[in-house]
Amino acid sequence: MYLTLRNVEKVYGEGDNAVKVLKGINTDIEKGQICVLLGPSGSGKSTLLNIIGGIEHMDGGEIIVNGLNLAGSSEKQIAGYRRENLGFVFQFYNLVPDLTAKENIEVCAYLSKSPFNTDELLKMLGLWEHKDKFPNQLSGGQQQRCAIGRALVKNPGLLLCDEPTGALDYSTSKEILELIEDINRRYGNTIIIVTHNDAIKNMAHKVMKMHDGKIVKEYTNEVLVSAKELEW
Ligand SMILES: Nc1ncnc2c1ncn2[C@@H]1O[C@H](COP(=O)(O)OP(=O)(O)OP(=O)(O)O)[C@@H](O)[C@H]1O
Repeated sequence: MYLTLRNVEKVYGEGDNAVKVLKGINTDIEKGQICVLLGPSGSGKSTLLNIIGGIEHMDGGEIIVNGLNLAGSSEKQIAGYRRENLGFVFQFYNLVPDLTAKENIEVCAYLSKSPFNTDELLKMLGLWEHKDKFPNQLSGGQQQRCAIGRALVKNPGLLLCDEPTGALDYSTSKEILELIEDINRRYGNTIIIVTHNDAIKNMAHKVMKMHDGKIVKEYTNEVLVSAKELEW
């Protein structure tokens, strides 16, 4: 199993103000799966993604990623895990404004022992003609492609996407989903997508629904709908 979560708990605040936002999360995700995490606002999706991504600490339980137990790891090991195994894509792209599209991707390539070729990646992302533009000269969809390129250039085993289409219109959202699907087919990365868009569940190998800090439903899809065919 690529990713195993056992009784993962998270509490924000202390004493009388303590609120448990993850109440014992258990699941297993296989290598190469696209997994979609759905659930109402405040149910704990981003918190769970950030804990899997080593951005936040858990307060109980275990997460084992590709053999590494995050709960038992030092800060240095977690930093190495983030650097080498993890790509993060956010709703609002988070590109560096003073760097071009190409440079935004290149800075992350330096972090990896075996990065993809940046020029080839720019072509695959459909950004070749835009490679020398700065983020404010790119459309939302182009910025998200660039952010995906930045996350992907390290060739990460695990790609975590928090509302990757949340700021995009319908057709651009579909393009980005097609890109994510293509990446998964080409490179076999395990991908977790947090979304409010229920339709995305149909392109995922595995679907998890959260409610009030718990996974209330999970299943695997026998038949997938391609991103191109999704409708909402
Ligand atoms: N840093 C924090 N300090 C205190 N409470 C927090 C913090 N971050 C999140 N929370 C709370 O934890 C709960 C879960 O938040 P989280 O962002 O994980 O939910 P979500 O399902 O991703 O929501 P959304 O779909 O709106 O992004 C919410 O009640 C939120 O207010």
